[in-house]
Amino acid sequence: MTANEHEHVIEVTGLRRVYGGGFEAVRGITFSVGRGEIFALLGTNGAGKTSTVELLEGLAPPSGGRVRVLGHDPFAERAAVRPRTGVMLQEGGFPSDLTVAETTRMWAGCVSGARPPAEVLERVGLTTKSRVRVKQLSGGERRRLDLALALLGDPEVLFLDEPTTGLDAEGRRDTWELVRRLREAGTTVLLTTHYLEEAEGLADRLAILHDGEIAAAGTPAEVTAAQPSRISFELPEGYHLGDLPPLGEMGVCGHETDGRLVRLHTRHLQRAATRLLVWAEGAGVELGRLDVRSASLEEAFLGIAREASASRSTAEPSGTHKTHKARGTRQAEKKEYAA
Ligand SMILES: Nc1ncnc2c1ncn2[C@@H]1O[C@H](COP(=O)(O)OP(=O)(O)OP(=O)(O)O)[C@@H](O)[C@H]1O
Repeated sequence: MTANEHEHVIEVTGLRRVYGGGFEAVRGITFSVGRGEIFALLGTNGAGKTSTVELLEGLAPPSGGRVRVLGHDPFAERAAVRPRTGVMLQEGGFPSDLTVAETTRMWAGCVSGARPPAEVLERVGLTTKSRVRVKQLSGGERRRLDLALALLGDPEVLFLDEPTTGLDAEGRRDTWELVRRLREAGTTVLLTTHYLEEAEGLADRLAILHDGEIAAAGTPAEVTAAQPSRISFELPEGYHLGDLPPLGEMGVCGHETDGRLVRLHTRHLQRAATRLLVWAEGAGVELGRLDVRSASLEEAFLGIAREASASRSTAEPSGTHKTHKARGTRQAEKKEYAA
């Protein structure tokens, strides 16, 4: 490993964000992103992803804790950080009467050392749309234009807030391919996403936010490995759950039944599957619809969100739950900081 690979391009320590009315959207989170890594922030709606990314982008100062991007405070030292970062916001908001080429040229005029506009349009697959007005683009094409503008400054660090929302399957795959190529070229990418398969396939590491806190973090494999695997099958005619080997001895930590269908949850997949199959062989029965699988990131995500909600509701007295404030408030705030 080179020294660069150890370098933390993004460092977040005990980060907090409290909005005007006193609502704490980010509650002391800590993580770091190494150079050339793709890091995904996942979370349910309102978990605090955008609130966090905006602090990394320097759009607002943290209410507590510390953020460093490329070794600088992105809010207080904006001039040092901004030229080296690319930002793709959730809503680009460019003048809709300009064409794609005009928009890209206009934006390039604001970026020092900008790549040629035609080159970035080519990279995101928008060359054929150069003369089309922004207002005539599809939702997915607008997201690609957002991405093109974020790439104009050839950034060392790229922030992508839900980069593939609104893209069809092909557009999403193209964007993933582009993000992978950027990583190969050494770009550090922090993205938020609602698509778990996007995080699973793309991210080197990820963090799952829930109610402003990190509920789980690690590589996609580490996060899923912490969740139980699943074995499901149909009980043969004439057999009952009690006829199986004792579930505890099989390493089963939970089970559900739906008619004859049985679903076992286990953290010892090999042991549980072996005991079950040896039992079936010995009993001379066939297990219909047998399905043995490790947890997917989606199952891990749902499990983590459920656990976090349960522990939060027992820890908090009623009445302390957040009130959701309209996104419009924050969009206005975003514009104010961006200005
Ligand atoms: N300006 C604001 N004032 C008060 N509360 C706000 C403001 N902006 C956001 N919030 C609240 O902070 C919480 C986190 O919002 P945030 O947009 O960061 O979540 P998110 O994880 O990005 O959600 P989504 O997946 O829906 O985009 C939400 O409860 C939201 O209502």
